[in-house]
Amino acid sequence: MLTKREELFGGTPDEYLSHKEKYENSTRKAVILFSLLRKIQEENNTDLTNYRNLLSGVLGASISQDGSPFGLHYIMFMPVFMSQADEEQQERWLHRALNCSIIGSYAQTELGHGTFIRGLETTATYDPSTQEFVLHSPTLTSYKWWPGGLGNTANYCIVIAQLYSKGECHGIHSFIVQVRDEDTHMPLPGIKVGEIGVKMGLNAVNNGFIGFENVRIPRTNMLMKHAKILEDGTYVKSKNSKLIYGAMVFVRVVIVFDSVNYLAKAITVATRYSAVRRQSQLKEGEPERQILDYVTQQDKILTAIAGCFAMKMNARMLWDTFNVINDQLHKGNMERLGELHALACCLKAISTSDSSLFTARCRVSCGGHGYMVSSTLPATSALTTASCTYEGDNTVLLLQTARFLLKTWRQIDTGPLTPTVEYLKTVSAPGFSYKWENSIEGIIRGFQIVSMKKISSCLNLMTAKVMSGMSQADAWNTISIQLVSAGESHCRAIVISTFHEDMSKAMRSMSASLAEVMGQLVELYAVYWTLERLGDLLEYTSISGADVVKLRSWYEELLRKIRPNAVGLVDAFDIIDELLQSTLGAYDGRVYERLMEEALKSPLNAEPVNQSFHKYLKPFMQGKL
Ligand SMILES: CCCCC/C=C/C(=O)SCCNC(=O)CCNC(=O)[C@H](O)C(C)(C)COP(=O)(O)OP(=O)(O)OC[C@H]1O[C@@H](n2cnc3c(N)ncnc32)[C@H](O)[C@@H]1OP(=O)(O)O
Ligand SMILES: Cc1cc2nc3c(=O)[nH]c(=O)nc-3n(C[C@H](O)[C@H](O)[C@H](O)COP(=O)(O)OP(=O)(O)OC[C@H]3O[C@@H](n4cnc5c(N)ncnc54)[C@H](O)[C@@H]3O)c2cc1C
Repeated sequence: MLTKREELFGGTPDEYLSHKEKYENSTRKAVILFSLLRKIQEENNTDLTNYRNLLSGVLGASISQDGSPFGLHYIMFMPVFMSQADEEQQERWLHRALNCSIIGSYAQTELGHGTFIRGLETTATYDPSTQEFVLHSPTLTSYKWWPGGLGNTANYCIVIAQLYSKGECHGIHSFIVQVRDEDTHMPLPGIKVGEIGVKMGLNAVNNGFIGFENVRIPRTNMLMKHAKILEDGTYVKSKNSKLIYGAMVFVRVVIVFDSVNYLAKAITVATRYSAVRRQSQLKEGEPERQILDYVTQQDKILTAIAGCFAMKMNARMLWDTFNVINDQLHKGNMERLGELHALACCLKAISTSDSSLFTARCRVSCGGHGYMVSSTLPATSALTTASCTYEGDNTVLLLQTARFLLKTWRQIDTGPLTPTVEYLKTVSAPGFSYKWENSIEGIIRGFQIVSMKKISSCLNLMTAKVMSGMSQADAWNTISIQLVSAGESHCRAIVISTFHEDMSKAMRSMSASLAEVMGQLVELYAVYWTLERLGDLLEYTSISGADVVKLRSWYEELLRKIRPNAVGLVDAFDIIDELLQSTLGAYDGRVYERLMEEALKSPLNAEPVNQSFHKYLKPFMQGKL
């Protein structure tokens, strides 16, 4: 009898399964894991914080490196339902979604549109004579494309469609739609649904497509917590049209936590392997050194560790900010929605792009063995690069942050600013003076000044271009590279200052030795990004060449100090071998034995001579083909 753990993590490695077998195996595992989750929910009545933890990448990545066919049910279907459905609708469906008696997906993106959601083509036209909506996909490009779990798993989904009533279009709204028969799982009439095919990664997520041929759903299937359609077709506007976007903010918050979890996996593998792997002699005649002793290796890995801790603290800050503002939104106070959206956008963008960058570095830092699927690094790399796209392409999200920053800058003298942007007032105040200093505080100030000056410069450029006769839209597009850069600088200033402030608070309750290591991580993160962004700092601050020389020495000294604690730092992530799923990162360090054990699982090693020899090779080598 297999234990739950053996059932979850045993069996043929996914990499040797077909696309279809991989999905079926992931569904088998998901059922085991989500049965356990369902029990937790029933016992603990999972609150939003627990809920978010369940969603984190550990859940997604733990079932298989390729994600889970149930992921979207938890990550989007439920949160969107909780934020967009009215009480009656929640009464009708939410408990069924919570106990997984229905499995949902979230269908917003179409073949022809992902970013520009106001351009979505799927229509929901209200028919007052039957009090129904008619869902229709008018073109091939209107087919929903990408929704996780939609291919073969979900029997319901939330569909985002352009709402028409009394001949008028009211823009995009959310509808719950039954996709498959609850008993037979057959697609319902008028519905064409399927799976989109093999992807770069996440091949167990079961991303699907769906098209509607005049499918009728009851009026009450429109999620009506905000906007409504009355029985006669009268449209009742939402208090704020942006509330329909709310779920995307929540998921972006979850994704910041995800990016931390994915990066933690990658650096655990790379750090442990770098401690086991010995290669080359530093000095003639000496034994080969651990590759972690090479400073170039430390440059790749220790900065990733610092980045992981930094983003973890920022994920918690974002979560706390989300909860504060979400409570205000529930009370009808929309004042900080724009700030939350901008913060979620830039932190999602920066956390996922950093995670993708550092994960790729971890892969390369493990040499050839890092290219083995059994190392888990290729799959983690494929996961992190996907996160730069889903839930909003990073470039587009940084432009959203820039849009908020320019709006904020225009109003800089009209009153107090909200917390995440109040530094703009400080560093632009008359009489404020700043001389670069090589310290954490000096670096934070420097990044804040860079951000402020980039925002100011963008606004001046926009104004000048519009004054010269260029349209607002063309001016925006022309300087959009600088706008993205302003959004990134603003975010980096927030990440460094949050890391420093929150870690300083946490260090007060640490032992002196632990606090010293944590302080070194904060310094390493700040000095690393200072060296990475020297161009900006030289343009906008008084940093000098001499300062840079000292910064480089400071950086190398920090690598030397942190090196002895590298393995301890990643062990602290406490990712068990079954979740790590890595021949290079297993806790016992038996790298070579595990590489060989995994290799022997290849079906090509089942027999000494493969049939292709007799069918192809031998006749070819004998000149008979
Ligand atoms: C854990 C892994 C799970 C993976 C599952 C993946 C799921 C998905 O990928 S679901 C699909 C996700 N898709 C997106 O994220 C689409 C990204 N595109 C957008 O969000 C929007 O199209 C846009 C923001 C890029 C542009 O929308 P548009 O309406 O054209 O916006 P404007 O730039 O004109 O601004 C309008 C106005 O609305 C505010 N706003 C926009 N988005 C939000 C939001 N999410 N929350 C709050 N407010 C939002 C924006 O700030 C503007 O406000 P003002 O400046 O005050 O006018
Ligand atoms: C693994 C994965 C899972 C997904 N799961 C789901 C899901 O469950 N449900 C769902 O609805 N969707 C899902 N998506 C779709 C995802 O949300 C979209 O891919 C994403 O929103 C980007 O849209 P797009 O693919 O159309 O790219 P596009 O918007 O076409 O972007 C392509 C390029 O154009 C640029 N661009 C686009 N607009 C602008 C602009 N205004 N200014 C400047 N540059 C611009 C972008 O920066 C990018 O470089 C998933 C995607 C992936 C990869």
